Amino acid sequence: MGGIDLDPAFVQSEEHRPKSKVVEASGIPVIDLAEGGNELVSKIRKACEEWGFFQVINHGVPSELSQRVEIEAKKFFELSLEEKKKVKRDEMNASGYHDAEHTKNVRDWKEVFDYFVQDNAPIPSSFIDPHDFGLTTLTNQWPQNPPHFRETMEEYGREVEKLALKLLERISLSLGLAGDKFHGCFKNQLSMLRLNYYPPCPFPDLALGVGRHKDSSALTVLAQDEVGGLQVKRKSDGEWIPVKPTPNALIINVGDILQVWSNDKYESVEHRVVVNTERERLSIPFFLFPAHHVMVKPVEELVNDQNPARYREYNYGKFAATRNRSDFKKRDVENIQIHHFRILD
Ligand SMILES: O=C(O)CCC(=O)C(=O)O
Ligand SMILES: [Fe+2]
Repeated sequence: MGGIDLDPAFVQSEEHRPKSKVVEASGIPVIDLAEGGNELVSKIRKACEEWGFFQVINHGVPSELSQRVEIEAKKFFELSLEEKKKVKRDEMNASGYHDAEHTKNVRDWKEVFDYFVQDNAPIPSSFIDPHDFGLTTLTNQWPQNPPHFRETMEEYGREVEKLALKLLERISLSLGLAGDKFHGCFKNQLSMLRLNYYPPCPFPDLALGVGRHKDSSALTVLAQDEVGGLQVKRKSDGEWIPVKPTPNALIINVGDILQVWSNDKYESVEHRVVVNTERERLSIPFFLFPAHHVMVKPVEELVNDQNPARYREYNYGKFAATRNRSDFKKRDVENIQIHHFRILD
């Protein structure tokens, strides 16, 4: 990457380039999970409605573990490109290393390593034919180096999964649903962790670390280091608001699946990552995804004559497989999105 000129694949169209003047705003709530009870559920409801984003503290993921994850991740990205490409992701295996991620068909200024929390979970073998229900299993690709990389990432995955399910329970309660409403969707879950590595960028006003997007997850649990760069599109006025790095906090955001389940009561909010000329940055999202067979649709308890279902159901496995393919290349068509399943009034 880099050089004197920026490869046009990275250049954002004018309207999507970051402004040099950043809006200084507070307001993205920080929620203490130690609080528990109804009070906590109300705070989560308010945060989901107003922002679709919040930070949590006292979340139970040991900070000592997060530090080890950061160290191992940095060691991995410091390896030579040749070494990293030994675990290269491709159109068939969505796990591993990738250095040419595209968001909305513009290349992101970053490298990633993806792995699934549940190794060997079943996934559809066919990406295209809706009538082909053949299955295959996904297998994580692990590098030989650094030596403790795999065990550290697996341990972190287990811890964050626990937190994500606990949060989903609170979120279900906040929607007036049973706490265990969605539990059945996560046996053989396709949840995924991503290590995002953003090298310093000589053109931070033209390129983005990740272009504006919404997460296709039910919810996302994101760890970021102290550098900063994540921006959230504020629902009230569409301004891009930075999410201030907060020591030992994790960032939670509502994803597309929760938007559909809640029939738009909670919305998946657009976010993006700006880069800088000086400092590398690391972030680690955990995307909570259901099992491949789950049909995603508005839950019955939240639908009635006055408030009819706003989405047709879709099969999560097929959706994921289609999405994975289009992350690779610049394509003329838009990536598959939940709005393709929206029922128009
Ligand atoms: O790096 C970040 O802070 C966020 C990354 C992100 O939004 C994503 O990977 O979906
Ligand atoms: Fe994201």
